[in-house]
Amino acid sequence: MKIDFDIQLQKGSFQLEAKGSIPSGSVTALIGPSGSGKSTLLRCLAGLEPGAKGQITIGEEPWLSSETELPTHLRRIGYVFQHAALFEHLSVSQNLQYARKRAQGEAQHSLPEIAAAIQITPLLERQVDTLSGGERQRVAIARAIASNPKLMLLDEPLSAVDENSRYQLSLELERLFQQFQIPTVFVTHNYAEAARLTNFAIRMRSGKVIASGPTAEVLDPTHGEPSATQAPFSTVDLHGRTDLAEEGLCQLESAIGQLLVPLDSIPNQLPRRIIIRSRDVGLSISKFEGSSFLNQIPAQVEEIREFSNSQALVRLGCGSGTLVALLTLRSVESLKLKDGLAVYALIKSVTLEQS
Ligand SMILES: Nc1ncnc2c1ncn2[C@@H]1O[C@H](COP(=O)(O)OP(=O)(O)OP(=O)(O)O)[C@@H](O)[C@H]1O
Repeated sequence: MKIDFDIQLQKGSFQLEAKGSIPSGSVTALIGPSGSGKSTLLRCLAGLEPGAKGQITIGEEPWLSSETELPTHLRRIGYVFQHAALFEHLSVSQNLQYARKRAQGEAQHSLPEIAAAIQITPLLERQVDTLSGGERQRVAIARAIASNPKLMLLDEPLSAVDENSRYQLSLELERLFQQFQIPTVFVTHNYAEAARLTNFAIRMRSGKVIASGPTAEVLDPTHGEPSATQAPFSTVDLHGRTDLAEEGLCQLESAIGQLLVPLDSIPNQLPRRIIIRSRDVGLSISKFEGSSFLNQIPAQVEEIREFSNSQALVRLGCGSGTLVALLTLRSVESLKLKDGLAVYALIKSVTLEQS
């Protein structure tokens, strides 16, 4: 279900002029600096900004046009905020049942199925006001799915959750996106989270969409301006695994080739993607025999871009994927790196954590 929007809204001195298109089957990251209009765009999609003009079309259905303005309760949206708004005096199960009772359309998934997917089955009889922050967010997400949404809007759902639960919850969100296949727009400040969880990204600045496309491309650190706050990294798609339990290693089949990683760094259910920080990638002109580097991946230099006055980002084509290495300018010079050169990428570690 494709989503098209072209929205104008004046809010005090802030002007939103957001135009974009989200392909069918996408989980979309909405990224951009604080105050760029991410939450405002989400509110417009939900029909919560009465001053919004322009057009929003979801599949074949116009939600906003010069003739129509579909009210929020008819838009079939599952909205999850940073701080979960739940019915405090009801149990978890009653919260889900309430959402299901008011849901439109035919239910695609049963409540026990939803509860199991987001791991709240043991919490079902608990009162909401006894739950931790991470548990509340799980319930809020389950409740949103229980309402049979055509579109999920998640406004930084993980940001109020502590670091440990955040990682765990992000793995569950990834599973949910795969299992329920509900188109989702997901606001996050965390690029690594966006890279792992989404396949499409929209970058906003000053109320406008300034870039959109597959997440790995939008977040490619060798494109656009370097981020002052987020360390550069590459996103690598995974296809399969072989556990080498005796050695405590896991062999991953990935877009850049085979990778050996510590077994305990990979969850039981294979994630779709891993993050490789650019500072964890080194380069060598020839293969190292007798080296401690387990991962030496044949690669070709595609682009060299200055990153600071002492460092450069080097984009490498490896297999069907891309890696970006962060090197000193001195190394770039001493290795005589140039576009097209064949090299080996030496990978120190891979991560699933938030950069
Ligand atoms: N009711 C309002 N009146 C005037 N300005 C508003 C109002 N609501 C929001 N704004 C302004 O609109 C701009 C966009 O806000 P919005 O919350 O959409 O940004 P954001 O990208 O989601 O930011 P953050 O990442 O900090 O959550 C901000 O400059 C904000 O101050």
